[in-house]
Amino acid sequence: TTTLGFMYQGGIILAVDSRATGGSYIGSQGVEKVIRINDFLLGTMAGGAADCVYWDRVLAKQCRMYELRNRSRISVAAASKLISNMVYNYKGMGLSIGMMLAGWDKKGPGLYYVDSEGTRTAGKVFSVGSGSVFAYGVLDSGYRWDLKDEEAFELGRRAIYHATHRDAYSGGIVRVFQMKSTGFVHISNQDSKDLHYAYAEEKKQNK
Ligand SMILES: C#CCCCC(=O)N[C@@H](Cc1ccccc1)C(=O)N[C@@H](CC(C)C)B(O)O
Repeated sequence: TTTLGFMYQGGIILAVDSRATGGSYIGSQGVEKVIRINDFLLGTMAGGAADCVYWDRVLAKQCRMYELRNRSRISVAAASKLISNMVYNYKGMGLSIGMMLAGWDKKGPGLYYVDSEGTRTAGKVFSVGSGSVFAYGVLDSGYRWDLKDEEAFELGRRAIYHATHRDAYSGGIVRVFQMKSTGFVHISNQDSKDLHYAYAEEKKQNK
């Protein structure tokens, strides 16, 4: 898996691949690794597929229960602390989860990294998963706070594409989402194979 998230002047970009593997066996090329918790909260998945899918559902339920009890949406910080504390109870028992929570609450945009080792940290740029080393190479060299929307979408796309090219455990579809004050927008789904030939063509045109 390769997932990334970054904050910029236009909001927050999340970009992910869609491959599931078991050793060298490819179990799926169509996994949804960005899950909708609500219109103002998205979570990403990396690590154990079952662990991620199960605990993301538990988080979504808890966030909904919070809304019903408090008549207001949960903050990004609180949602990230819920999942962090829940998985921390299982520390050392073999859970494998590396996730990002991206959202917009009354404090504005929020981006958190949470994992099953107990790390929970807010930040502006993250990449999580076996292909994150490749994604960081593209992401860190192209990242600026004042990227325009189209440039931000393309940076996320290009970083995930390069990871799917080099990392055997990443591939399939490159999915891009944007989180804004008005909620999330699904920007694009593109097969990494199509991106490969599109980028190769770009090189020929020396764009
Ligand atoms: C094949 C198959 C079923 C999925 C098995 C399965 O959890 N694969 C994991 C890799 C892994 C992890 C821990 C133990 C073993 C195998 C996987 O593909 N994780 C991707 C994300 C999830 C959400 C799809 B990515 O992190 O690579």
